[in-house]
Order: sequence, then structure tokens, then C-alpha cells
Amino acid sequence: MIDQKLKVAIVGASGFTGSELARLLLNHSGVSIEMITSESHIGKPFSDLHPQFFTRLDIPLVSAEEVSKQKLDVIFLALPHGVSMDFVAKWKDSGAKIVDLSGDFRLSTKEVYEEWYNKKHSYPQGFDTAVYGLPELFAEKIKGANLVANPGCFPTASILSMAPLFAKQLVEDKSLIIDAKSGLTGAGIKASATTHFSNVNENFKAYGIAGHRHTIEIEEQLGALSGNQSTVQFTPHLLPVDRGILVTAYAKVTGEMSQEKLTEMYRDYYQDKPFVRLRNEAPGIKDVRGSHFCDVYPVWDARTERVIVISVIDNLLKGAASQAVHNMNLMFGLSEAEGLNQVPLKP
Ligand SMILES: NC(=O)C1=CN([C@@H]2O[C@H](COP(=O)(O)OP(=O)(O)OC[C@H]3O[C@@H](n4cnc5c(N)ncnc54)[C@H](OP(=O)(O)O)[C@@H]3O)[C@@H](O)[C@H]2O)C=CC1
Ligand SMILES: CC(=O)N[C@@H](CCC(=O)OP(=O)(O)O)C(=O)O
Repeated sequence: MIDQKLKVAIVGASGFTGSELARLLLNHSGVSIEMITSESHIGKPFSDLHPQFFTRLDIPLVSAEEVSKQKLDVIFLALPHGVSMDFVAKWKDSGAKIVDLSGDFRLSTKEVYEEWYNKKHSYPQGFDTAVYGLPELFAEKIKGANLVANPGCFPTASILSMAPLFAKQLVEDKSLIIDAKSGLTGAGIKASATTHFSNVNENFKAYGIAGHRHTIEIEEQLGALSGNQSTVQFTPHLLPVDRGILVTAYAKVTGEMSQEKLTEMYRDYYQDKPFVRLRNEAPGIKDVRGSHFCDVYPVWDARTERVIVISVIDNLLKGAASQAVHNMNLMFGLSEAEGLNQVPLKP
């Protein structure tokens, strides 16, 4: 019998999102993991780096150079910004479809990228063919894409919190404030002073104030949705937990609003989007931990005349790895939910 499974490579799998990709793809019926790369651990079994895979995924790690030598259907890039773009340039005509988890291909133009990512070397050709991989908004475009720019974790939770209102052009200009909190795995596997146990444990801190690169990503996507330029005040915070993002978004809206109208609007917008769950109480990060869900809770505060929306995701999953798998499912015409039906891990 001919093996119909998609041949997949995970590039940069010694990191957090790479290992989460491996966990999801191992349980995906339509995929065969052909290759996992790491430059700093060539030759070691994957399970030596991530012992949770012992006896389940022990294949040796290879250099990314090996990717060019094999016929693959999908390449997942779980690499830092500025590194991914060079691999995309190399492999974009290889016949494999690429899902890039970095920020390299998410923004609209070279100029915007260079402004917000402070890039030194020039941007490769081909970025204009990338599709922004947020399935709830762009499924049709993703289906035809060869290169998907997987969204950032904060932008995923932020955009989904506000999309129904922007789609109807109901948000007052410059009124949107997004206050977001992330678990530590959002910062990647490399140790730093910021993520040192003593700096994080029993602590809680804002960072990237008035300049975090996710601001422009959120602005561009919400702007595209409404057809108007949007300006967002975005402030991330570091939470002393492993994983999870909680967004609290505040906005002024134009026209009459009520709780019933708001709930109805969100229900309509997300009715055929199985991974966005409309909640009737404030969700916590553990309600989605280990899953592909984004839980959303919209509230109308008549006293302040503001909409407040709480949204939660697992930054490593809906914010990265499971979103990448969702994109692959769409790109290859597979069932959207294949490999993504995990029930959240709670407590
Ligand atoms: N963590 C999160 O919650 C999210 C992360 N992202 C994005 O996904 C990407 C991966 O993130 P994450 O897994 O957290 O990152 P990590 O820092 O945990 O891992 C990055 C991996 O990239 C590899 N790498 C680093 N430099 C190079 C290089 N010069 N050439 C080849 N490989 C290199 C490293 O592997 P090795 O040295 O073994 O080769 C490492 O395993 C990043 O762009 C990140 O911004 C997006 C959404 C959420
Ligand atoms: C907690 C933490 O440090 N988070 C990261 C965001 C990680 C992510 O989603 O985004 P990118 O792919 O855009 O890097 C940060 O604020 O830079």
C-alpha cells in the first residue's frame, strides 16, 4: 500500500514550540515525522533533549542542511526571527509547503518589518507571498498558500478578542487598549536574566511598554479586518507560570450597545469556528492549557460605556504549535481538527 502520509520536517525542535509540534504531529493520523533538526545537538536522539518523548520519538537530530536532501511535503520552522527568513529563501521553491512560526513574514512590508524588528540585513524576496495564518479569519487564503506566517501568541489572543467588533467597524479610533499577560515559555528556551527563577517567581511585571513588536502585528490585522487604519495601545506582562496568555481588551464602540447585542455579535462571528469558545464567565488560562482553544468572554460595561473582552490561549499551542498544525490541515485539505482535539489540562 502506498503511504499517503504527509512527510514533515520540524526545524529548530530543541526549543519549546518545536517540541510541542512534535507532540501534536506524533498523534496526527495524516503525518509522518521524517526529520527533526537542531544545530547544537546533531546526532542526539530527540528524546535526549525532551525526555517526555522517550520511547515515542527517539530519532536522531540532524542539521537543517539535511532538509534540502529529502522530498518533503511540509516544513515547520520553529526558529528565531531573522533566522527563519534565510531558510525560507532556501526552501521556498523546494516543493514543500512552509509554516513559519517566527515573526519574519507576518508584517505587510519590508519597511514596517525593519522598523519594528530592527533588522540589520535585508529582507528576502518572497515575503509578499506569505499568508497570515489565523484560521478563524483567513481559512480560504491559507488553503491556497505555500508559505504561511503563523501569528504571534499575543496577536492571536488579541485579534480574536476584538475581531467581531472590527469586522463591523464598531471600534472607536485609538480607543483600544490591550493588556496582556504571558507565561514564561513565551520567551523561548534560552535562559536570560529576565526569565531567571528569582526574577519571575512571586513577581509580575510589564515589559515592552509602548513599543512591543506585536503592537504592529495586531494593528495591521485588525486594520485589514475593518478596512481602516487602527491604533492599539498594547502592553505585555510576564506571569510566573509555564504557559498561558490572558488578554484583557478595552474599547469604546460607536453606536448603541448592550450585553445582548454584544454576545449575539460574538456568537454569530464565531458560530462555525470550533476552536473559539464563547464563554459566559471569565475564563482562566488553565481552561485552555494544553489545547487549541481560544476562550473569549465579551462584556458590555454600561457605566463606562466600554466593551471589555477577556480571551485566553495556550501560547505554545493556539499561540504557536497547534495553530501551525491547523494551518497545515487547511493547506492540505485535511480535516481542520485533525490532531487538535485535546481537552485542556486542568488542574
Ligand atoms: N514560545 C512561544 O510561546 C511562541 C514562539 N513563537 C515563535 O516561534 C519561534 C520558535 O519559538 P520557541 O520555540 O519559543 O524558541 P526557542 O528559543 O525555544 O527555540 C528556538 C530554536 O531555534 C534553533 N535555533 C536558534 N538559532 C538558530 C540558528 N541560527 N540556526 C538554526 N537554528 C537555530 C534552536 O535550536 P538549535 O540550537 O538546537 O538548532 C532552538 O531550538 C520563534 O520565532 C518565536 O518567536 C511564536 C509564538 C509563540
Ligand atoms: C513572554 C515573552 O517573552 N513572549 C514573547 C512573545 C513570543 C511570541 O509569540 O511571539 P513571536 O513569535 O512574535 O516572538 C515576547 O514578548 O517577545
